Amino acid sequence: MKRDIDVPALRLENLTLGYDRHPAVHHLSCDIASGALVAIVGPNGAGKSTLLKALTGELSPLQGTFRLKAGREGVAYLPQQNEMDRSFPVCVFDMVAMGLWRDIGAFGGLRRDQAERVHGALAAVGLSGFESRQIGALSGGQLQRARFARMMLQDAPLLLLDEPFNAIDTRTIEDLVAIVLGWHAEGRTILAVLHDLELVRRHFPECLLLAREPVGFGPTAEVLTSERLAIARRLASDFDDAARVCQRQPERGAA
Ligand SMILES: Nc1ncnc2c1ncn2[C@@H]1O[C@H](COP(=O)(O)OP(=O)(O)OP(=O)(O)O)[C@@H](O)[C@H]1O
Repeated sequence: MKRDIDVPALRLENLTLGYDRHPAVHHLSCDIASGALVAIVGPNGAGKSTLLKALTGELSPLQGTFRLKAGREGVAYLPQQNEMDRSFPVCVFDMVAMGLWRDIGAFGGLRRDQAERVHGALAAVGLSGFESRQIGALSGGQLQRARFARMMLQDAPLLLLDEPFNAIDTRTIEDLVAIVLGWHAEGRTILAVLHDLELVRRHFPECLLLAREPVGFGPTAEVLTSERLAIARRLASDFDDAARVCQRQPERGAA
């Protein structure tokens, strides 16, 4: 019998994603191993966020399929910060406690042990003492810490992070990178959309380079070459946004 560890956390099979039948990113095929730490990089508009949205179920594939080893329930997703409504009147404690919603349901109260887990997550991200602060009164870096604490409580095997270190200070980036590396050490599978290639080279062993189609996937040093980055820039700028779904069938692992 095949060992469970051999089953990829995520398998993309000729996946084409788009909006209103216009592909945004196409022909993605690759296996992401369980426990992998993968950066998704590429020019603006390359389809990086679109891929994460599809994996959360927000977007249905136009073509192809993907398989999640842990199912939809096993996915925790951190959208870009600008997609969050900060004016919603909720305090930091309650926002972070939402990470436990699968355990407590929509209207349940927190047990003492669950409240302790919330306090523990806040302490882990350096936000002890901020429990009753409204989220609208947090700095961008503090808000990102709170969002990481909420994700921590979700305790998911597959984590999808969309530009998690964008527009925050260096100290917060260092702390949040350490948390991501901790999740990786715990055996979770992590896909993070990132723009800072130096940070990717330093911390992310594997990389998926996208430019509306896969330009490279594998060890970061082999993917982030100047040649491949130039190809990615050219493909992204040549892409026709009005194109229909094409029928090209690339070879598996062509990335
Ligand atoms: N809701 C939407 N409706 C229509 N088109 C969309 C929508 N969201 C994204 N797109 C288009 O899909 C393409 C890929 O966008 P996506 O946001 O996935 O790129 P990205 O690689 O994440 O870019 P960035 O680095 O700028 O965030 C772009 O042409 C974008 O305009």
